[in-house]
Amino acid sequence: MAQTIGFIGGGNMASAIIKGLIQQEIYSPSNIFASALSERSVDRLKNQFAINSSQSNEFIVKNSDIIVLAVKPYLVFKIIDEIKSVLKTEQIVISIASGITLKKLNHAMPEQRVYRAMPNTPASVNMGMTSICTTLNPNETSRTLVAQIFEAIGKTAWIDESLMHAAIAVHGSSPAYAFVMIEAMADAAVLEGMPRDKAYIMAAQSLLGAAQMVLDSGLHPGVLKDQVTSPGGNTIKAIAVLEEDGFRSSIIRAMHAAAEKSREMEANN
Ligand SMILES: NC(=O)C1=CN([C@@H]2O[C@H](COP(=O)(O)OP(=O)(O)OC[C@H]3O[C@@H](n4cnc5c(N)ncnc54)[C@H](O)[C@@H]3O)[C@@H](O)[C@H]2O)C=CC1
Ligand SMILES: O=C(O)[C@@H]1CCC=N1
Repeated sequence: MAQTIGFIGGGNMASAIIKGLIQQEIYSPSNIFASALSERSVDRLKNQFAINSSQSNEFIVKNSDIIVLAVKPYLVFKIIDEIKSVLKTEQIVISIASGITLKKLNHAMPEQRVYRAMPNTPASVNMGMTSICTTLNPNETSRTLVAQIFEAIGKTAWIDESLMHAAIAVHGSSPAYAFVMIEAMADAAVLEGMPRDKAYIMAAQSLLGAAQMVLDSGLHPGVLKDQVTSPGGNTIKAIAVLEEDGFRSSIIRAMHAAAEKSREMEANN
C-alpha cells in the first residue's frame, strides 16, 4: 500500500492499529503520521513506532492520503473545524469515534470520502475486529482501500450504521470484558494455589483456544460447551454456579448498557 496514513489522536486505539499495520508491513513507519496533545505522547509515538509524530494536526493532514480521526468523541467536530482549511477533496477520512454518525461527519466534511469504523485493541496483535460503514456508493473504489487497512489487522464486517451500537458492545468494548474475566479466573486459580504468572497464561490461553474453536469449527458454542461438561463432572458444577449467579444475563445487560451509552452519545454529539 503506497499511500500514507495519518492518525489524529495517537492514543490507545490508534497505537493498537499502528502496531498492527507496522507488524503486518502494510505501511512502513515512515508512511505513518500521528498527532497527540502532549509533547510526551508525541515522543512516545516516535520512540515506540519510529513513525512521524507531531503536536500539529495540520502536519498530519498535509502529509496523509488517509486520515483516521482517533480522538475522543467530544473532540471530533472541534478537530474537523481545525483541519477543514487544509483538508483536500481527494482525502479519505475514517472516524473511529463511538457515537459520531456518518450524517454529521458527512455534513462537516462534504467534499471528502468519509467512513465510520469501530475497531478494537486486539488489532495490535493482528486479531482485531472492525465494523465499517459508509454512505458512499457501493462501487466506490476507496472502500477496498479502507477494508484492506483493517483486514490486515484482523477481521472486518461491513454493516448498516444502525448496527454500530451492537458492534461497539460486541467487539469494540468486549476486550475489556474478557480482560476482567481473565483477571477473575486467574484470581480464582491463585486462590486454589496456582502461581499468579502461570494463572494468567492458563486463563488467557484457554479463552483464546475456546474462541478459536468457535471460529474454526463453525459449531454452535453450546455444542462445544456440551463437549466439556461430562455428566456429574466438575465443569457442569461450575456452569450451574454461573447460571445461578446470572452470568449470561449479566453479560446481556452489560452489553445493552454499552449500546445504550452509544445511543446516548450519538444523541448528544
Ligand atoms: N480504546 C478502544 O478500545 C477503542 C476506542 N475507540 C474510539 O477511539 C477514539 C480514541 O479512543 P482512545 O484511543 O481509547 O483514547 P485515548 O485517550 O487513548 O487517545 C486519544 C488521543 O487523542 C489525543 N488528543 C487529544 N486532544 C487532541 C487534539 N486536540 N489534537 C490531537 N490529538 C489530541 C491524545 O493526546 C491521545 O493521544 C475514541 O473516539 C473511541 O471512541 C474505538 C474503538 C475501541
Ligand atoms: O469505551 C470507549 O469509549 C471505547 C469505544 C469502544 C471501546 N472503547
